[in-house]
Amino acid sequence: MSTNPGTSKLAKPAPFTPKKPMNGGTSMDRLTRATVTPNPNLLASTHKKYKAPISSDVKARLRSNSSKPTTLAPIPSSRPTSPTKSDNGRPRTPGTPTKRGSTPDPSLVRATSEMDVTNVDPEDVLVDFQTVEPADVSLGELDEAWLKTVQADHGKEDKVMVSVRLRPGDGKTAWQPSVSTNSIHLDPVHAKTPTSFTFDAVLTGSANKPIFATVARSHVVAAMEGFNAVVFAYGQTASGKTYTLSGTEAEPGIIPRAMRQVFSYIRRTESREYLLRCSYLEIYNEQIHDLLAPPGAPNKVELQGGTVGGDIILAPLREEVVTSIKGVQDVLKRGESHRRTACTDWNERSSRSHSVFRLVIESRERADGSIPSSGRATPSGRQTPGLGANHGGPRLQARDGRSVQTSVLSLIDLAGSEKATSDKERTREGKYINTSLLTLGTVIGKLSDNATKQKNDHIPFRDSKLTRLLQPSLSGNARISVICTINPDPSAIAESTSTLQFAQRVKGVKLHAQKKQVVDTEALIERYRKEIEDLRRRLEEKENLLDTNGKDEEPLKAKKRRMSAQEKADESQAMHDLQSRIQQLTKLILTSQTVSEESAGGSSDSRPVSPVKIDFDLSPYELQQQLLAARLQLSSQSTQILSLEAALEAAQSSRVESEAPSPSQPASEDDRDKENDRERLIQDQAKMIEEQGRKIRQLEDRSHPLSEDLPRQLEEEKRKREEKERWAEELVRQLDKERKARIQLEDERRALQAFVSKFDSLGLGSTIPGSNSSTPISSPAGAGRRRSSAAFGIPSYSSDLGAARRRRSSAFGIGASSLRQPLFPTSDSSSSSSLSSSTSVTTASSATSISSISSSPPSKSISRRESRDSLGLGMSLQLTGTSESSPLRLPEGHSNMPSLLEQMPEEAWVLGGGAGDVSFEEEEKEAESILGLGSRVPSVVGGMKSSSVGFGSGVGKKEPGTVRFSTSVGVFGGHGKENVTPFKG
Ligand SMILES: Nc1ncnc2c1ncn2[C@@H]1O[C@H](COP(=O)(O)OP(=O)(O)OP(=O)(O)O)[C@@H](O)[C@H]1O
Repeated sequence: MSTNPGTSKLAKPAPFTPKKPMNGGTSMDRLTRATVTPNPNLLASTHKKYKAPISSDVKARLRSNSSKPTTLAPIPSSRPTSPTKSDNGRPRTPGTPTKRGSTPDPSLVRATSEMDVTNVDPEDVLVDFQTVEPADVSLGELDEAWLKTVQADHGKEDKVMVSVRLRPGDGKTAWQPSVSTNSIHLDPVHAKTPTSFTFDAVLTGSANKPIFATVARSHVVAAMEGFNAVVFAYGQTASGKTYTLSGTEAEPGIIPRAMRQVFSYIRRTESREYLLRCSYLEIYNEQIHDLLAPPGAPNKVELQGGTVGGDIILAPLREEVVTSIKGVQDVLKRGESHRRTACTDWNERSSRSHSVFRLVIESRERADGSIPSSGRATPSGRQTPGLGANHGGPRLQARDGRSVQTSVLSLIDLAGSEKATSDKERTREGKYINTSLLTLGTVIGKLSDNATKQKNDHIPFRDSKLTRLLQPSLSGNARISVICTINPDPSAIAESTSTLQFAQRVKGVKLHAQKKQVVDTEALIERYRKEIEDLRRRLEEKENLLDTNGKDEEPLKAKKRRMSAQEKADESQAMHDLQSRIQQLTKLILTSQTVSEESAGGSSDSRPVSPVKIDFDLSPYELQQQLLAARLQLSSQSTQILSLEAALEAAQSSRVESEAPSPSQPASEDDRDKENDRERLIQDQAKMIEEQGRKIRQLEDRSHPLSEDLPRQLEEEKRKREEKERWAEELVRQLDKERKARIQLEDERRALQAFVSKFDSLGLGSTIPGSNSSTPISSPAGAGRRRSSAAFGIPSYSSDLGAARRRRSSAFGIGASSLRQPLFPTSDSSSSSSLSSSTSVTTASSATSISSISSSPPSKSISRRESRDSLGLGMSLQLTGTSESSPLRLPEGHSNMPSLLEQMPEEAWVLGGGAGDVSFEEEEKEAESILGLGSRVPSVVGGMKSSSVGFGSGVGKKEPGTVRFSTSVGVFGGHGKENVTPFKG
């Protein structure tokens, strides 16, 4: 196994020899940029081969450009350059060249600004086979046979190419690679169970050339042919990622080799010209830094976009045009010198950040036989859509029908996963590194899962800057190659196994890279026009063929006559198809013209901006720009539509004129039919419009009275509400009264009980039922007593039989009464002067029998809730005083009486008979009792409907001081509505 001098130092922590000086100050100070010092290791072999392809006068112009704005229309950067912003000095647009860093090395600034893409005209810095220096290429690497095979693979559905590179160890190695089977397995000495992995390639040794050939060569070619390509190195710290990507002077890594191959490819591709732009950035502690920013200048880069299907935008990110290997060397040298590296417990020059070297490749067909068109300014100042990262300078333009192909080659050196170190700052960095690598692992895992299980689960790209940056590529639109580096040391088995497991997951990710091309709209329009012309010609021919009336030569006439009906039908179908195609192409022309006009008007993209697709990651300024562009597009389209309509109208009228039958030639039946159809259509339309108008008018009419009626309705509602409130107040008052009455009733009951006890003690109890007897008394009906002072006893209190109105009323005797019709007594309908021998039925009453044998005080009728059905049994005697005859009449002064009556039980009956009564309060002037006599006489008793059948009734007008009595016994029942009788009886 070959060894490398570098490997020996891995045995124990090496002395501090950082990739860039980090001595002194705080850790952060130590991480600030060092002055650029040439790194002899970097591409030294190619230094001397540099020969600038730019002519001296162009150079002079470029130099003057660095102090004054370019002649090109400034291209809006992704964000407006604010002079007040802290990032002043950032080289972003040609308009801001003076705002460079505080005190940068002048030579360095000149060197960096000269090829900054914002300061050059793309047409001046194109590279083609003629400008590539032979010394910059190694043509042998690109043999035709190999190229053909890799080219055939491009654009196909693909998987990530995964290779493993086992770093040479210092004698001890835990892993056994098998290059022939592309597998690697853990030495059984260290493995409890057999552990083996297979990949696309398993590589060993220190030579970087075979590594490049296996891992990256085809991906570079893919990038040159318009596909995005990504190569990244993944592995634990000190496993050889940087060695693989950057390499050494003696063993250049993938980046320098890839760049050399880019020029080799250009050299062998005579048909195209290229614009190459480089950028170099690093992600350090979850912050993106521009490695090409001049010293002293702000270097923070914001990442935007990257949503589904969208490109990412890195801004402000410096992009430098490269025209030779020397240019690439300069860029790499500067970038490398700015990378954050430090000595750790495992690697004396450990990368503390993920670094990304990006090459944007734009190319188009060369104009016939021309050399790069130096000095030509872009006429419209239009930009070709880049890959999102291309914000900051002019782009290569599609011109003369030559479309522009754009792709990005990203070469990524990830920081290595590591354990906590003895240094606090390194540990902090390590945490960021590990977290972002973990996210990368999760993202890869989910992508692979989605691909194998055909799911569409959410991918957490946004969880780290690294995954966000890689989102477009990992989402599939790139050809990806991953090289996983392994430290063979037995002490690193766990980390190596984890790396190999990551490699296995990556293998599951599916890719479908697509080419990105921007076409020249003018060329496209021209092509469409030509096609339309051709179609029109063919259409005319077919029309002629079908026209039998034309002045044709005899053979043609004969041919037309011979055509069968089927042939004629086919021909008209073909004509119809041709017409459709012409219409379609006209539409396309319209769209293309809109696009090109818009672009000429300064839009930043040569494609129409879709107002529907809004990337909310864009800054408000960018969104505003898009909105503006969309508006422009809309207004332009409206103009187009208007002019098209005008043209159509003109065409139709001229056609109508030409089709109009001449007076000499009567219209054919067909024409007449068509005419009729048209008229019918117009009439239908007119009818429809009229109908709609009528409907609208109706709606308007309907809404009008509604709105007028509204105040009245509101008034009515208000009135009802007030009435309800009054009603509720009345209810409260009644309830209060009821409560008081109940208390009084209770007192009376107690008095009565006392009286009965006394009655019993006098030996009279045997003549009447016991006070606690549950048996109702069935005594002869009509036992009403006038001014009687005798009590018949207290029947059972059978509330379980349907307690209803606890009104002091009762009946006795046997009889029946019913009430079915709505009650409404007629005033003065009947009167009786006697209460004796009467049956009085009040509304269904429980057999609450409360007797009073005193003539005073007047009893009260208590209103309360009525149950729906009730049945009562009992007897009571009530003597409340003298009854006065009075004509029947309705109580007055009760405005709500009718509605109250409506709520009364519909039926009340009594089985039995007796004297009924209603007791009135002293102050109740108008209330009265209406009792039936021997017939179904509707009564209003204390606000309750009833009828009675019995032997008599007492009717009287309530006068102040008048009292009544009642006695009754029997079975009571009733049913009706739930009832409230807030009515004083
Ligand atoms: N294949 C190899 N052949 C010879 N030397 C190697 C090889 N791989 C790595 N090395 C050496 O091992 C050391 C560590 O390598 P390198 O810096 O590339 O590791 P790394 O994975 O980039 O580490 P970190 O993640 O810490 O940056 C270097 O000195 C390098 O020269």
